[in-house]
Amino acid sequence: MAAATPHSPPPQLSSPFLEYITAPGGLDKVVLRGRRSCSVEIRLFGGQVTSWKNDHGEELLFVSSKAIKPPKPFRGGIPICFPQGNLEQHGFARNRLWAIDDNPPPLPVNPAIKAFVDLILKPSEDDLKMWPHSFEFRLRIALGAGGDLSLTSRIRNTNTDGRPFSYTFAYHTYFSVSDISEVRVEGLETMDYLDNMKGKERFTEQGDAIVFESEVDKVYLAAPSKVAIIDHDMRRTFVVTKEGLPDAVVWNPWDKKAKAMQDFGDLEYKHMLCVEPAAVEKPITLKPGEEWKGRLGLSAVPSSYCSGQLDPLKVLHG
Ligand SMILES: O=P(O)(O)OC[C@H]1O[C@@H](O)[C@H](O)[C@@H](O)[C@@H]1O
Repeated sequence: MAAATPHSPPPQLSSPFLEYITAPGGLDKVVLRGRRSCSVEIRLFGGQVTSWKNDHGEELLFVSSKAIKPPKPFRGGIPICFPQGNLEQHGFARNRLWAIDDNPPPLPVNPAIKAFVDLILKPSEDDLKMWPHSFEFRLRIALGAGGDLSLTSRIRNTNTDGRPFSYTFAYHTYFSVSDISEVRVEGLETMDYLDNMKGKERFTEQGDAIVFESEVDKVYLAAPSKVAIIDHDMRRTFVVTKEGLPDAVVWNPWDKKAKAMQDFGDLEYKHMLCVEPAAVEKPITLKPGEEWKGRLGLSAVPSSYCSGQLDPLKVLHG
């Protein structure tokens, strides 16, 4: 079956692990269901994960109470930032309608993963006027048996005029945290970063772990493949893994910027943190026919977490 277009009727997703929910105004969504109350919700608008719940049904991602409906990008969850460059902030993929990809090219899967969905985005005529490159962007979103979430992006250059293209990319992940002042990020200490608040000047991080006392907007360069977000009050640690994405953006707008953002509550900065696996410093270049792959893995584990121990299996099993 060919990939559904945005105007085709809802696809019949025949699996007890998947549900397709139709809603007006570009708000159709797919729900992935795992064991007990684990679930993931994905909006076709933006190809955006808007909810990820653990087996107690607790929400793990932040979504603003002031998030605006399409065609505006949606504040929270996991917006996909592509293709960035001299375009609208964070690129246009996050405010386009994606389609279900009924026939994705094979992707190695863990047989234990039953709940997944494949989405696809291709540029429209208008997109091509703005960014004159033909591409196929395939996104697989999977909910693992233990409640972990993974997003795999495959971007292919389908230009027929022989031209390469370059882009930057980010999984703009909004984590829900109890209180930003009590949160620590481990794995980025001693890393070099570009400070977006200081004209992208380069610095080296000092100290044992990253804590938050004011606005932060940094791009950590050549960041490790595993980063932990430790939420003391929730007794929860998020473990973020990344492949094919050298950098990691860390962002919290803090109070002043929060007030200036129309789609964000004045005090919501206290309950969110963005840690965004990304390719920012060096754009990715694809020749026609070439494909790039970038993967994000998320797990939420109880904070019997020991400092410096970034292996989630060790965290879970001692
Ligand atoms: O408001 P937007 O476009 O979603 O961006 C939010 C933030 O996203 C972060 O990734 C950027 O580093 C910040 O500079 C930016 O302010």
